[in-house]
Formats: sequence, structure tokens, C-alpha cells
Amino acid sequence: MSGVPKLEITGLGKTFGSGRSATVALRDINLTLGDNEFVSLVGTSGCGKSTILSIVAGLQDYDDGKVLVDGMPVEGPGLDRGVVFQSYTLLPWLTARQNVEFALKAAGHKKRDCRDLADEHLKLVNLTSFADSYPSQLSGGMKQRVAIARALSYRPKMLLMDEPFGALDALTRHQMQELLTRIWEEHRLTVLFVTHDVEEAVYISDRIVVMGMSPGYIKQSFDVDLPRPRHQRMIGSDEFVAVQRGVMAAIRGESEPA
Ligand SMILES: Nc1ncnc2c1ncn2[C@@H]1O[C@H](COP(=O)(O)OP(=O)(O)OP(=O)(O)O)[C@@H](O)[C@H]1O
Repeated sequence: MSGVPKLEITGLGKTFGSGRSATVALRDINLTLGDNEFVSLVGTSGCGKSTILSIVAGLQDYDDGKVLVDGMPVEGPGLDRGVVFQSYTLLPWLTARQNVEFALKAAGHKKRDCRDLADEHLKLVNLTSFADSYPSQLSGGMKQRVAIARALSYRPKMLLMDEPFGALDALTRHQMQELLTRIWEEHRLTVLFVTHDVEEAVYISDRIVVMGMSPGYIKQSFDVDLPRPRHQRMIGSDEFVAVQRGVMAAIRGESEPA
């Protein structure tokens, strides 16, 4: 990794609450993401994946350590980081296009640019013909595509995604993985992706970071050397399964080599 890392987390610690009700969520987290890297965080429920993501997003404060994006400390949310959650977080009274435009206006874009940028990014997620539809008229996958279009519309260099496909059926989930991989390959974003699904993590990531808990810590890191572009047919190949097994063993706490 050369130059300043895109994301550099050192000695990160986070405790929720205080006194007898305190929960130490994270202790001494060290994690570096290079430019254009796609890294997934996996681990047992409660190990602190979402807490790390929301700290990097600037939505959560922290107690110890440093969190730097492009060498600058994270001090709150910023347009350099797009965030996508599992819940679609769309405004139900606005159309798909208006949802994206709303975010752009809030980010300070001129009104006349907002429509062009919204349309450009709805096209990127193959939703041009649904631009005038309301969230209630869209499927779960479509709503999540609007959320991705919105997160990408102000052209962040980093995308932070917390279980973005967790609520979708298996087929839609695969389609969304394909779409995200294509967008990432074309736009060369840095992505930090939280998932419970190890197959998904292997399919889309350059690297998988396995966390342990109580308090949350980084157990092991796995490079995914599968060639790109990835194809669903790679799932089940010997190489794919070897990484998948190594990650699952690390999550379970067994010491199977990667
Ligand atoms: N706002 C909060 N107040 C108190 N404790 C919290 C808060 N948010 C998270 N925690 C605690 O911090 C720890 C890490 O939670 P976090 O949601 O980051 O885990 P996670 O790995 O993302 O879990 P999951 O996979 O279930 O989403 C847990 O023990 C959780 O109970």
C-alpha cells in the first residue's frame, strides 16, 4: 500500500454507557484500507461491526484511538463517505428521483444540477424507468438501488455499507452483489462492507476481516485472491470454498488455516 491510506483506524476503542451498565464494544481496533479496496467485516452478532462502520461514517463518537480518512480525522458525517444501511431509509412521500435530489440539495448542489445527477445515478443502478415511482411502488431490491444511487450521487470516494442486502431474497441479493461489483469495478471506490453472509463476503471482497467479541476485536484477515471480474459460477469452486471455510472457521474460533 503506497501513500496515505484511504482509511486508517488505529487503537480504536468504544464503550457504550458508563459504570456498571458500560459495554465495551470495541478495543484496540487497527484496520487500514487502501484506495479502491473492497473490505468486508464479518463476525458474530454483537462483535462491533456496525459500531466501526458508524464511527467511520462519523455518526458515532469514540473513546480511544484515531480514525483517519485520507489522512484527516473523522469528526462527523461528510460527503466524502456515502452510507447505505439495511433499511432503505427512503422518504416515502418522495419519488425515487426526488429522494436522490433531496440528498443532493441537502449537500448543497445547485437545483439545476440535482436532477441531472439524480438521473445519472438512477441510470447507474438501472432504475431510469422507475424514477417517478414512490418507494411503496418499488420492490425491496429497487428501494435499495435507490439508496445506493443516493449514496453515490454526490460522488463519495468511500462507500460504507451495513448489511445492505440483508433484507433481500436470495436471487435479488445475487443481482445486487453483481450490480455493486460492477459499480465498484467501474468507479474504483473504496468500500467497507458489513455482512453476516460469508459467501457474499468472499464473492465481493478483496479482503475479509473477521471480528471476535466481548469486547470487539480483529481476529484474522483473509485476502480473497479470486480473479476479477467475479462471476456467480465461481461460487463453489475449490478456491472459493477454501476461503469460505477459512473465514467460517475463524468466526467459529477454530484455527483452520486460510
Ligand atoms: N447505542 C448503543 N448503546 C449501548 N450498547 C450498544 C449500542 N450500540 C451497540 N451497542 C453494543 O455494542 C456491541 C456491538 O454492537 P454492534 O451493533 O456494533 O455489533 P454488530 O457486530 O454490528 O452486531 P449485528 O451483527 O447483530 O448487527 C454490542 O454489545 C451492542 O449491544
